[in-house]
Amino acid sequence: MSADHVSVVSEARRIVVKVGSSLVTNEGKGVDLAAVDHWAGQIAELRAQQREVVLVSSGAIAEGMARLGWPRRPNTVTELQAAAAVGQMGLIQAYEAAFGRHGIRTAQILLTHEDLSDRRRYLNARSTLYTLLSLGVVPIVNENDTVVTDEIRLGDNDTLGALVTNLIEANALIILTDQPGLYSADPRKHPDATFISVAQAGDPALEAMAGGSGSAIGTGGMLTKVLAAKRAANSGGHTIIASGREPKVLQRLAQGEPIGSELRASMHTHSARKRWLANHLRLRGRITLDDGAVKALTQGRRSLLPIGAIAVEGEFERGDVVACVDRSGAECGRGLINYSSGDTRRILRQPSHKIAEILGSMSDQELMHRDNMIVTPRPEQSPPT
Ligand SMILES: Nc1ncnc2c1ncn2[C@@H]1O[C@H](COP(=O)(O)OP(=O)(O)O)[C@@H](O)[C@H]1O
Ligand SMILES: N[C@@H](CCC(=O)OP(=O)(O)O)C(=O)O
Repeated sequence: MSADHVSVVSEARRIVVKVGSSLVTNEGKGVDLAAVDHWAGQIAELRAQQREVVLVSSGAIAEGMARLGWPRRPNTVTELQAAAAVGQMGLIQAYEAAFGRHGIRTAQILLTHEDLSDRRRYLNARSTLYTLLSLGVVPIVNENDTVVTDEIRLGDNDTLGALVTNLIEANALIILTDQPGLYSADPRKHPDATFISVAQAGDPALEAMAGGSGSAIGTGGMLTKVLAAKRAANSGGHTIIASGREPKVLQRLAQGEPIGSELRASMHTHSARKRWLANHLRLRGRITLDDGAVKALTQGRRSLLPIGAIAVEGEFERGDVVACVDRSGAECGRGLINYSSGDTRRILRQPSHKIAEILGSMSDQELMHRDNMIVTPRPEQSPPT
């Protein structure tokens, strides 16, 4: 590991992992059970580190083609949809069996572009995903290929991975593919292309490097991955494009090892949101913190956990801006609250692992995540006399 570069994944609490068709189906020869097993093992380890993982998996069409004995990708939409319907069964069976061996439940989530553009369905999908994550389930997401029409289909799962990253505000999107990462040009055609290890997501130069569609099995190529990184960055998510064949790639990334190409989200989203928080004139409520929590927030720049909260004033909903005050009533921070005032009252002074038991489900371990809050400048403390 180079001393000056630690993978952004080491800090990521919520991660979307996308595996492409060319990987999942072993160059189109049906689901690669050994590979699926390998990822399930790695994701189980990430879960054991209290990281939440959503898996976006391609492969339904390729697995369907293998099951139906079709050597080439069909051209008509109805044949593609039929192949996806057949293949999705195999895909989900493989994941359920593989995760089951690690004692982890999986859930199938099939989404369309329409689901994510309609506000109500979007919010529903988000709540379902949060609930599944709080239950320790690994959601396996794919596009609902059998119902989408040509005009509205996303077509590639890189875009879907980025939309899911935005939806659940994941900190990182890890796109696993059949190449070690992004090169200055398609390495299949340009063996002398240079490797890009770190770049800024959204840099237009990356789009020029990525060129068109990739392998015969996959659909997107690198361009959709580069565009996915740009989209993921809108909600502050960093993207890593890496080889799914790299041993223990997910754990090593989580340990900070820089593998693959890292396309970083700029801090703009972050500071824009923080600016917005600072400019908020009407706060919906306030939470009184004990001394330890005040210190953790103001000096340690930590998230606010329910255990450090001792009182609640006002009526608010999840997502409202709420003030954090010390015992004297002085504001020490403010941010987006993860629980309604009613739920917050029920989990005051409680350790986070009790949230699910008390409320019936847990969307977040924190009352307020440090990424969603600002610390209020406080007057300098005068030295003891
Ligand atoms: N600049 C580039 N760097 C790396 N790979 C590239 C680049 N441009 C195009 N590609 C192609 O993109 C392919 C990966 O895309 P794709 O086949 O769609 O994979 P997946 O199924 O994992 O989404 C690579 O095999 C490679 O041939
Ligand atoms: N929904 C499709 C995935 C589309 C696809 O091939 O995506 P990608 O792996 O990004 O090239 C399937 O399951 O076959």
